[in-house]
Amino acid sequence: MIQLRHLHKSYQVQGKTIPALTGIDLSIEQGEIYGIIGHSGAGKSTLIRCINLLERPTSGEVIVDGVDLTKLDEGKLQAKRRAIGMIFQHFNLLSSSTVGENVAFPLKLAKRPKAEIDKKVNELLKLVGLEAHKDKYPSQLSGGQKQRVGIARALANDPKVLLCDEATSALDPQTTNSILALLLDINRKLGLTIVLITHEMHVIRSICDRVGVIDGGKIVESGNVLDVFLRPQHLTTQEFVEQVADSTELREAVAHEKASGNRTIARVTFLGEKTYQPILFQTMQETGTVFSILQGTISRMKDTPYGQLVIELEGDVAQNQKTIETLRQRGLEVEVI
Ligand SMILES: Nc1ncnc2c1ncn2[C@@H]1O[C@H](COP(=O)(O)OP(=O)(O)OP(=O)(O)O)[C@@H](O)[C@H]1O
Repeated sequence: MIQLRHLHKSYQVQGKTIPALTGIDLSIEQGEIYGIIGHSGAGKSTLIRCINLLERPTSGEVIVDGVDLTKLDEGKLQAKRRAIGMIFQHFNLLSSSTVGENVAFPLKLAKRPKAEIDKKVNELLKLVGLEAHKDKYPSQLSGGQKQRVGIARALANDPKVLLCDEATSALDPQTTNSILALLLDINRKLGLTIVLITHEMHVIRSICDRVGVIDGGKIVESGNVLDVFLRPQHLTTQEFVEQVADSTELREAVAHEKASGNRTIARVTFLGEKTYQPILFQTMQETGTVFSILQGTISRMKDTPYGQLVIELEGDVAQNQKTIETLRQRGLEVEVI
């Protein structure tokens, strides 16, 4: 659905060149939720704004639904942009227009007939759960409700793609979850391709299918969310994983245990159905291995449950090695740390 090829973007400020994107190659499939995560200044906003050419890349191709947007004249680009909705961190609503008028705005710009606009506005407000708020003004709404208006407005022209520019960063955790649930619902109901940028690992873990990690204007790691976050390779990815893993305590525990003898410490990962099966305990019983748990997590990445335990095995080295092999044969991932 979206291909970014050799994308470069630099800003000129007072005669100086500031590189923001330094060679992005990315392919986003129809119907998926693709997350781009990076620290402040990594190039996230520039990247997402290049997808609808709100920012024009210095060089490279932006192909959306088979068409390279960088090659279109202004008139054709405007028409193409209607197929790309966008929502923003600070909602960007028209403060002197009602909720209904805000949602109707892109339809009026597209010169749709009044009866069609009224029908569509009602449908969209129902979709985002705001039917009862049609005549209110943005100042009378909560942050989460404002973002729902933003989403309804972005969907007005039946786009194929929805771009989300830090759409939950101004919201509290509970409201964030309700907006993420709405985005997932829309993705499933309408088959909409969603691209979002965020600096929060939680956002990626909750709803994304695939992720790209951006650092210094480059995608440094990308793939399926489970693969990238369960086996992070790049330092930046590892830092994001630490956001949700409380690794400081773990590092201290591992250092303490290693200092107190020749112990085997391993990280065991359970995926999918294996998360709920007693494979670890059965294996330990069968092999007679005594072990203790230093840290544990059971969570979900979108629809897939996973568990990660850091354990210390108290047998001798050869016995521990045999136990680890058995765990691997039974489908668990085991990494000795
Ligand atoms: N309009 C601009 N003029 C000059 N430099 C800019 C402009 N917009 C972004 N930059 C620079 O480009 C780089 C990437 O910025 P960008 O805003 O894309 O990153 P980001 O990952 O979205 O950061 P944040 O999360 O803080 O918004 C930074 O060095 C930034 O200072």
